[in-house]
Amino acid sequence: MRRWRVIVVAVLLALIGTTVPLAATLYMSWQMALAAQREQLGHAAELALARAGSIYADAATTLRSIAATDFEHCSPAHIALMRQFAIASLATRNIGYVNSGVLECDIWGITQQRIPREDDGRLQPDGLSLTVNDRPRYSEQRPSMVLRFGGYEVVVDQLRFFPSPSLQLAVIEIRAPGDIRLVTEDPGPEGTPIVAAEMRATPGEAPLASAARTARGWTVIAREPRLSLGEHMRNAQLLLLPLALFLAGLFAGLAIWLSRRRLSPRGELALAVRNREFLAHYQPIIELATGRCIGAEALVRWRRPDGSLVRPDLFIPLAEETGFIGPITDHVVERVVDDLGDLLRRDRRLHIAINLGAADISSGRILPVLEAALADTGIEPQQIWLEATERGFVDIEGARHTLAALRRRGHMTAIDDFGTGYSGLKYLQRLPVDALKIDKSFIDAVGTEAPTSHVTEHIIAMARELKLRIVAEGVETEAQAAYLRQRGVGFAQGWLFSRALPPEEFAAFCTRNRKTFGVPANVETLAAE
Ligand SMILES: Nc1nc2c(ncn2[C@@H]2O[C@@H]3COP(=O)(O)O[C@H]4[C@@H](O)[C@H](n5cnc6c(=O)[nH]c(N)nc65)O[C@@H]4COP(=O)(O)O[C@H]3[C@H]2O)c(=O)[nH]1
Repeated sequence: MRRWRVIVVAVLLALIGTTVPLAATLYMSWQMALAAQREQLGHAAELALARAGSIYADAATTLRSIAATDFEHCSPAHIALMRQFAIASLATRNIGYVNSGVLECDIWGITQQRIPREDDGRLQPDGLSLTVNDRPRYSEQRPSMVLRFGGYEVVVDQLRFFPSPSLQLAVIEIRAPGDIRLVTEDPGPEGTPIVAAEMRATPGEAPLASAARTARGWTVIAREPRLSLGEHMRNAQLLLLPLALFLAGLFAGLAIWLSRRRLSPRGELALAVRNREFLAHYQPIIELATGRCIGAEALVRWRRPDGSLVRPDLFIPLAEETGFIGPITDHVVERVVDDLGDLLRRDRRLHIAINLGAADISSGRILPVLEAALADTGIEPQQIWLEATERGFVDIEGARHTLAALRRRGHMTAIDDFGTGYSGLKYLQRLPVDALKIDKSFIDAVGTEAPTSHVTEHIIAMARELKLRIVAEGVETEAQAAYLRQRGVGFAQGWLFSRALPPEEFAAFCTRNRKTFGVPANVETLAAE
């Protein structure tokens, strides 16, 4: 995955991680608010139902009690008794006596008022007749409910059935037995009664939640307008917001962790290995006696997506540490075959030295890798040198086994950076190597007052003793080259001759080199020695 993709993924994760919990919180608080509202509405409906039942029972008892008396109708004593019953009843506002469609008297006296036919009311299962939303009679200005039985009528204020408007708790709709809808206000100018739902709901705003309760033919429906949901939601959000913030923080942290991990040196190297971002440059190796180019050392480069090249000493130690050195070595081997296969096939005297990581040597994994990479390429094994530093000799038995196997197959083996470790001699004697590369730090010291200035001489002597070929690294001056030539050092590489070059430039260097130095036909190549 490219770095920009890692950043995009991290940003997306952070965005999703923060918006999803917040959106989920909103949704859940909405659901919780609805549930809380329904519960509250159910409670309000139950209360209203109980209240309606007791008002009706009170009025019905009053009606049956007065009907059971035996007085001269509409006599002063009869009217006084009706008044007493009305006072004793909580629900009853008035009581009247009706005879042949005429209301003869009520608790206030003689009335002689004709009752329209349609006001006979609806017969209830308990034998009482019920009229609601009645046009005001009995001098009532409020919408009344009239219960009729045995010639008597009991008048109940319908508003008593509803909870106090000051509560503003819920819009309550009440239906009396027979599905008769009660009203809560005076009839309008046209005589149309206003029902509860129309009265309290904000115009154009449908209630979101409602609860209905039914008992003994009475139904109460409680509804709440949308606006009142806000409070429930705020309560729910207070509960859920900390959780949402925690989750959002968790996801944001995860995104940061992911991007850090991905963009850490280790993460970057893993990406580079996966994306095969490595290439090789080739530093010519020169035969000191003739100036002829006899090959090159392959030096890996990491080309980052922005085009910049990273030097190996900045990432090889990390690759060794993290186990990515194996795939990097494989990649370099592939590059050598692809980059220089033609050149190597054309000129059998050329060789390329490939650096091995410690794990490549101790485990021996390089053996099958090389075999597979070189198969059917026409490149001779002796054209591939393998260089190992002392780091690769920690497991000396494993190293010996691998180096010996490489030699058997015809490869040349070399100890790189010789002298920089503390036990160089031990390795020289015990390991099957063909060449020794003198580290640049010793070449730098040549001809100077530095304490290590004589070390090169000892290394050369030692290599002679063991009949090893010698390659000097980091030769920058003619004086250094002359010094080495004088002491019989066969080969050298360094900026005096050339820096590490891209493959095409290295091929061009080889061509120029031949022309410039005019390679004598009798000079043997290292590979052929
Ligand atoms: N100042 C100066 N420097 C010179 C001169 N001549 C050569 N050099 C540099 O010295 C290093 C020689 O490679 P090395 O000792 O094998 O040291 C190598 C080698 O140990 C390691 N390395 C390079 N490529 C690979 C690889 O493919 N695999 C492994 N495992 N290690 C590699 O990284 C080290 C550094 O490689 P580079 O940065 O390419 O640095 C190279 C080269 O560019 C000179 O005259 N003056």
